[in-house]
Amino acid sequence: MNAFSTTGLSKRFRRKWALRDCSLAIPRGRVAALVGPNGAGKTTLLRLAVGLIRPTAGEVTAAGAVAFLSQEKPLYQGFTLAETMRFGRELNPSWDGDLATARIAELGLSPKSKIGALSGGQRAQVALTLVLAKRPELLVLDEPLSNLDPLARHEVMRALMAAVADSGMTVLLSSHVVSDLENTCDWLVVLNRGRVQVSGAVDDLVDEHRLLTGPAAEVDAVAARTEVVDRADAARQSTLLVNGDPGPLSPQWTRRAVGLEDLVLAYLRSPDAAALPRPTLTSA
Ligand SMILES: Nc1ncnc2c1ncn2[C@@H]1O[C@H](COP(=O)(O)OP(=O)(O)OP(=O)(O)O)[C@@H](O)[C@H]1O
Repeated sequence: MNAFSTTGLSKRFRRKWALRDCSLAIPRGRVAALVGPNGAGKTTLLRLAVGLIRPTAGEVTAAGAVAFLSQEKPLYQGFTLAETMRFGRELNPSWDGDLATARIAELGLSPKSKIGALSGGQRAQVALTLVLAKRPELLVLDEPLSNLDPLARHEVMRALMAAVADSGMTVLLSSHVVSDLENTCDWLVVLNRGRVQVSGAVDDLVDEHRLLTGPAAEVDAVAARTEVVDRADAARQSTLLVNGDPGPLSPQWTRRAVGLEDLVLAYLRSPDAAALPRPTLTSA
């Protein structure tokens, strides 16, 4: 069952297409990372996902209640934490006050603290508490880790993972810090120039791709046997990041498994390459 899907989703701002023909599906319970260079269309896709803007063409479907945390993390600096939580409760019929209270206590914050007196990391945690207490089935976050130090980023990701484990909700979050997404996100969507380049389960993508390094003299023959996503040629040695199995290689070649960061960088460097879900994944 998919928590979120788009079909042919496109958005044009005046004469510029911010998103083109985007079709993807994220199964329920996944923590999906949305990555792509500046201007790729990530914020546009997230705003379409939560209904803040309307598509120029195509459709978005989200199963159940959706909560959104925007890049700006809107919080009133002059409010205390208690006032912030009361405000959340009044605006949200499905507000889970126990969850909010427990999270604020866990963070070691006093309900009397003013938002303006909190650190960036603490404010991010408070903003996250506000959206988690809405008990959404789909939580959409636009760069929740930006402007946070490594420890605070780790803490935010840990809080998100704990919330997913407790509730079974689906998360879609954009980030530029791919290393923070390793070991936490289990679904990857790469957007580039307004188009979906990759959408799939991280485990499958990691299994399907590999890094091959070997003599430059043999690289064309190897490259011809599989789908090359990215290629780096030095005088004597070449490295290929491939999607698929090239079969047996001569002993001078080495094969290495790819990490999430290798994979993302390879696709970002090659905007025309694509690894899109097979029909079985889309209907999973
Ligand atoms: N309201 C708008 N009016 C006009 N153009 C827009 C608007 N919003 C986005 N765009 C354009 O659409 C394209 C995609 O922008 P978007 O903000 O979705 O990218 P992004 O991937 O989130 O970028 P970043 O990583 O820098 O946040 C950009 O070229 C941007 O200038």
